[in-house]
Amino acid sequence: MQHRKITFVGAGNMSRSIISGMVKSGYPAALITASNPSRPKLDALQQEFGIAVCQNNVDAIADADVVVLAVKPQLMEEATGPLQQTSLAGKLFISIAAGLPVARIQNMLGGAYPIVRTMPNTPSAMGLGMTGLYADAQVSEADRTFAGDLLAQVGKITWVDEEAMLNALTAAAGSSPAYFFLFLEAMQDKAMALGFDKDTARLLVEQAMLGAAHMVCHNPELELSTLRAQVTSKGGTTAAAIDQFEQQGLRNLVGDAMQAAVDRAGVMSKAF
Ligand SMILES: NC(=O)C1=CN([C@@H]2O[C@H](COP(=O)(O)OP(=O)(O)OC[C@H]3O[C@@H](n4cnc5c(N)ncnc54)[C@H](O)[C@@H]3O)[C@@H](O)[C@H]2O)C=CC1
Ligand SMILES: O=C(O)[C@@H]1CCC=N1
Repeated sequence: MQHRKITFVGAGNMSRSIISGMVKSGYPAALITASNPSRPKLDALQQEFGIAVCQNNVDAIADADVVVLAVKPQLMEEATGPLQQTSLAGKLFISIAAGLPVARIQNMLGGAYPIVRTMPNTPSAMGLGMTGLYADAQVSEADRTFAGDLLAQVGKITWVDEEAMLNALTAAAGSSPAYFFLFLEAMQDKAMALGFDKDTARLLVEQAMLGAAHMVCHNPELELSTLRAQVTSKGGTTAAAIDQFEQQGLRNLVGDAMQAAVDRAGVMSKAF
């Protein structure tokens, strides 16, 4: 991919994930800067990846071609307002913040600068991320390509044509690692209640999940329901468990939970 001078405003979990993927893929560390108000995360990033760090956002972005906005949505206004002290013309902005529309971020930046809005997820740290991207017509093809290539360093990407679809994508991919973790927590708890020690219970559920995930990924021609059917012997143990899930409304519950995530993104887009 093309190499540009890039600054991450906010050096938290997601920035760390993306920076790690970039450096591992050969992006020159000398072109990467991270900015954060406090030192510890910066020191760790500097030591681990050899990138430049800075505690002042304005200084950190002054020379950057690309600025990744990676603070919590409720802190975005506070983080972006002062950036207007330096010239923002010619810079590409990439937002990873949940909920915040492009127009709102442009408003915070004080100008209609090109912004690619994205929604990554934490498995990016493992190179297994899933990121959605959206850009309006004012973002150049070269900038779109750069943003896509950047997030492709840490996993798979998909573009959405309508900005609202990024909130839907957040429910399906941005937030969803947490759904799987919750499901595994519940399974680990029950395995322990059935008599396994904590570590064994975790091993059982994590290896089953990993194997299941591989089966899904390596059999794209098979519907998910077919993979499920292959486990589910008629009148057997799996059928008994699946009956419980269906009777107790797992599908509706999952739908309601995802809708809650979409709705929350909508609220956040207006609140911050
Ligand atoms: N954690 C997740 O699974 C995902 C998070 N996101 C989005 O990524 C963004 C960052 O989330 P995380 O990395 O999880 O949060 P985080 O809390 O780990 O990182 C945010 C960082 O911003 C720093 N910060 C606070 N105020 C700042 C300022 N004025 N200037 C510069 N840095 C400042 C904080 O000290 C912190 O290190 C959020 O907008 C979130 O919506 C997007 C996809 C997934
Ligand atoms: O919970 C959140 O708001 C962020 C966005 C997706 C994952 N974490």
